[in-house]
Order: sequence, then structure tokens, then C-alpha cells
Amino acid sequence: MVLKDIPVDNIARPLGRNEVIGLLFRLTIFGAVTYFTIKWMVDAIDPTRKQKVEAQKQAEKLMRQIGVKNVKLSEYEMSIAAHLVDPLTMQITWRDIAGLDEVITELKETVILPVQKRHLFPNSKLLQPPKGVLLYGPPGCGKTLIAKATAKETGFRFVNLQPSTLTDKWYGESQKLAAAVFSLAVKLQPSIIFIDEIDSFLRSRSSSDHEATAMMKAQFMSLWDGLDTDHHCQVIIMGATNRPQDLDSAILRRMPTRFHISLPSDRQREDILRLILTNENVDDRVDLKLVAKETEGFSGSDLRETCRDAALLCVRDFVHNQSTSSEVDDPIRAICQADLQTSINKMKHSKAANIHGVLVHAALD
Ligand SMILES: Nc1ncnc2c1ncn2[C@@H]1O[C@H](COP(=O)(O)OP(=O)(O)OP(=O)(O)O)[C@@H](O)[C@H]1O
Repeated sequence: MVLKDIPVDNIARPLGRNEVIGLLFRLTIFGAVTYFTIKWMVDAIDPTRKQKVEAQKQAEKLMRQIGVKNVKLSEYEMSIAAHLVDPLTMQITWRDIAGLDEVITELKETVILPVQKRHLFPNSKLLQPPKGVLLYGPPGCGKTLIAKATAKETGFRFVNLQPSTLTDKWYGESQKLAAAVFSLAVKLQPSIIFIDEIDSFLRSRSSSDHEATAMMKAQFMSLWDGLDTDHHCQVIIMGATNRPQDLDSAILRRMPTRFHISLPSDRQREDILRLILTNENVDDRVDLKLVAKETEGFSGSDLRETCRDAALLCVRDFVHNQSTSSEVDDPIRAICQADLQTSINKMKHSKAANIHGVLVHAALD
């Protein structure tokens, strides 16, 4: 075959300008489709994606509500910011806490005064508010109430951090989130980061710790130390725990200001009961001293539950009377001593059953 037999179309020739543009266009479209397909697949298999989108929306809303403008947040800071509490919706003040006057006075002197009177000692390193405060004691005794009231009184922004926010993540995410906790708190300062059940992720380090957990703990501590080096930084970490003995000693060292919130005494229970029943319809003959005596070992939360249960007994009677009596306008009767006693007995019963349950579990373990 000689050259002249080959069709002219089959002979290689340089591409024309339009063909080059067409080729580039096709390559660009192909590249973009590949990129978005891979991104879509990665997003689809990321189990935290939906949470991230929700967190971002929630964070943007809260940031607007608390008046934070022109602060750019990273994706990780956004997911922490979703736990911000809007100070306007936070109603807890010292008046909502009963029986803890001594703790509150000490807290005012050691934490709140240094914050509020900062201008009096701008250069003193000794009189700066502590960077770490630990509230410890049995469940339901007011630790969270105290942390919220502190934020309300100081006007600090309040980040209510659940340990699961940091611990239930993919490998490597925990560390980025831990870093975001601190960088966000600094951007939003003055701020309080409240970590309930702090022992659940900052417990004593052990050789059985997962590598990622151990790294996260180490990183958390070094970020915390970073706060200390800048004494103008107004960020306080407040932790609460029922098990202070489980906390890493290095963490305890970083929380030198500690408050023990114990189960309330007779007098404290009476104060708490009085506060809980302030706006309720209570029979004048109710003897709160006697109720306080009868509720030994109850926490503030148990007392609240007992009073709620007693109030429900009145509602139950009311509903019953409505269906059986012709007097439709009968008012709901006041809470009486017998209601409270019935509810106390019920609570004691359920507490005893709980303890029994725990013991049975422990025996089975
Ligand atoms: N001293 C108190 N004065 C008034 N109410 C109290 C007091 N202590 C507890 N309560 C009631 O019990 C509820 C639970 O209290 P809080 O959440 O502060 O307890 P906690 O110590 O943080 O518990 P936990 O360790 O389980 O998180 C409060 O919302 C409040 O109704």
C-alpha cells in the first residue's frame, strides 16, 4: 500500500484551535464530575455528616443570638459552638439555688470577684481568676446549677460540653475537636467551658487507654496550659464530677479551685424545699421541718421530684373529682402533709430499689 491509498482523514494532523478548546472543556467537565462524585461518596459514608450539618445550623443561630459577629469559625469550632448556651435564655441565678450559701460566697470571692474587679489589678498574676474550677459531689446536688449561675452572674459565655462530643468520633477527630474547644473559647471570651462528668474522659491515664484517647488527653492538658500563659485570656474551665477519685492527677492539679457540693443537711433540705414550693399551692399546715427530717439522704433533685410527685397527687384527685362529681368548678386542692409523705415513701422505695439493683449488678459483674 502506498501513501496515496490512505484516506486523507486518517493522517495525523495538528488539532485545530476549536478542537483544543473542546478537549479542554470536556476534561474540565470530567474533572468536576469526578471531584463531586468522590466528595459525595465520602460525605455519604461519613456517619457524622448529618450531625455536622445540624451542628453548623445550630451554631450559626446561637452565634447570632449571643451577638457574636465577624468571628470566623472552623468546621470543628462550629460543632463545639452548637453547645453554646444563649445567656438570654439562661435563667439560673443565685436565687434559684438554696442551701449552698457558703459555696456561693466562696465562689464569689475566688472566681467572680477577680473577674468583675479585674481592672483593679490588671498586672497581678496572683489575683487572676482561676483557669480551672472543679465541682464535685453526689449527683443531683446542684453542680450544674452553680456552673450556670456563675456564667449568668459574670456575663461569661457558657459552652456546655458533653464528653461524648469529643469521645464518640472517628480516629483523629477527637483531637481536632479538643483543639476547637479551646480556640472557640478564646474567640468567644470571656467564656466558661463547662464539662459535666469530666472524669469520663479525663480519668487517670492507664496503659489500656486507646492511643487516640491518650493523645487527646495529653493535648487537652497542653491546650489548657496555653490558657495559663496568657493571663489576659478570660476563659475558665469548670468541670463537674461524682467521682473525683477517678480524675487524672494532672487534671486535678489544673483545677486548684475545688468545691465540694455534698448531699444537703437537714437545714439545707428545708431551704431547698421552701424554694421549690415557693410558687406552689401548699397547705399552711405543712411542716417543712418535718419533711426535711423525713428526707435524709435525698439530693436536691430527689426533693424536687418528691414535691412534683406530691403536686401530681392533687392533680390526680382533681381529675378524679371532675369525672365523678357534678361540681365542675372545684379548684385543685393544696399540697398537704400526707401528699408529701406519700411521695417521700415512694422516693425512698425507688432509691432502695436502685441501690439493690446496683448491688445485684455489681455481684453479677
Ligand atoms: N441546692 C439546690 N437548690 C435548688 N434546687 C436544686 C439544688 N440542688 C439540686 N436542685 C434541683 O435538682 C436539679 C438537678 O441539679 P443539678 O443538675 O445542678 O445537679 P448536678 O449536681 O449537676 O447533678 P449531676 O451530677 O447528675 O449532673 C436542679 O435542676 C434543681 O431542680
